Amino acid sequence: QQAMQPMQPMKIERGTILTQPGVFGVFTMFKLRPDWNKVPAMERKGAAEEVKKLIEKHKDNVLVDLYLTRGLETNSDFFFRINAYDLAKAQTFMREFRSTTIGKNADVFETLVGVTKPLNYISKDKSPGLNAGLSSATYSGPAPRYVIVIPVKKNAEWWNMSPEERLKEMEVHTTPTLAYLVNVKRKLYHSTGLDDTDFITYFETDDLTAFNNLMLSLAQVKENKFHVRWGSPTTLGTIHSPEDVIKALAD
Ligand code: HEM
Ligand SMILES: [Ca+2]
Repeated sequence: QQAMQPMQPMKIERGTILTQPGVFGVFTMFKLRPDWNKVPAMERKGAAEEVKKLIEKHKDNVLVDLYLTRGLETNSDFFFRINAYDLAKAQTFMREFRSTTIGKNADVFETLVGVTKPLNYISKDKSPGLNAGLSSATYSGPAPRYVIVIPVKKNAEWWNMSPEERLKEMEVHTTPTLAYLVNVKRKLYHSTGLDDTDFITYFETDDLTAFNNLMLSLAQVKENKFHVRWGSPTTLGTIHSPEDVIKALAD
């Protein structure tokens, strides 16, 4: 099956790029070096403006999201999600970020690369009932304050099952999860061959208890027996503007 690669439009629009197939996602988790605190306060204070300018410079090439993990994670303080029609443009942005004041004082802890695709299983043709359920439920909670990223890899036994068998298991996956669409926003990136994982799952929520229950419901389905990676790392952070993330880290 071939996913259409959308043409890069003149301008990147958040609402568009985040719903299209054929869009690359790069997740990069960073840990600040202890030396960051020794950078003169003036320079640290200027870091937010510097990153803001860099995002502005690349705004026709990449959609940049920045999240704060300091205080919630051990191995990272912040992470980027870059969405791009052209993976090389995401690389250029991340490369230039490494030469900013804060970028020079941070180490990469993890990088995950994936691409969005049309639905493989719960499509209108293959699973009309659940597909209708997917498109009818909408997020109705408060603006999500939390982000969660979970890489997932499945074993050879899964990939060797027939498409019909996999469809059946993905229907079992979808049935208990539909109820959570009201308080969890989800996005899926496919990574097989692009990274050492098969999927990058991305969620936004304001209800972490609901998310915990959602994960527990997925722990209980047969699909879970095929997981060889389900997290490691699970990354939990908070959602802010890029400027506010850098400002929080500059204090
Ligand atoms: C709001 C709750 C959720 C809903 C409604 C949901 C629904 C779905 C649907 C419909 C698919 C199939 C996509 C397709 O047809 O290609 C899917 C795939 C997937 N979901 Fe979920 N999901 C939810 C939460 C989760 C959570 C919490 C995880 C945990 C990490 C997860 C992991 C995955 C993975 C890895 C796939 C791809 C599986 C594969 O293609 O083999 N989902 N999900
Ligand atoms: Ca990687």
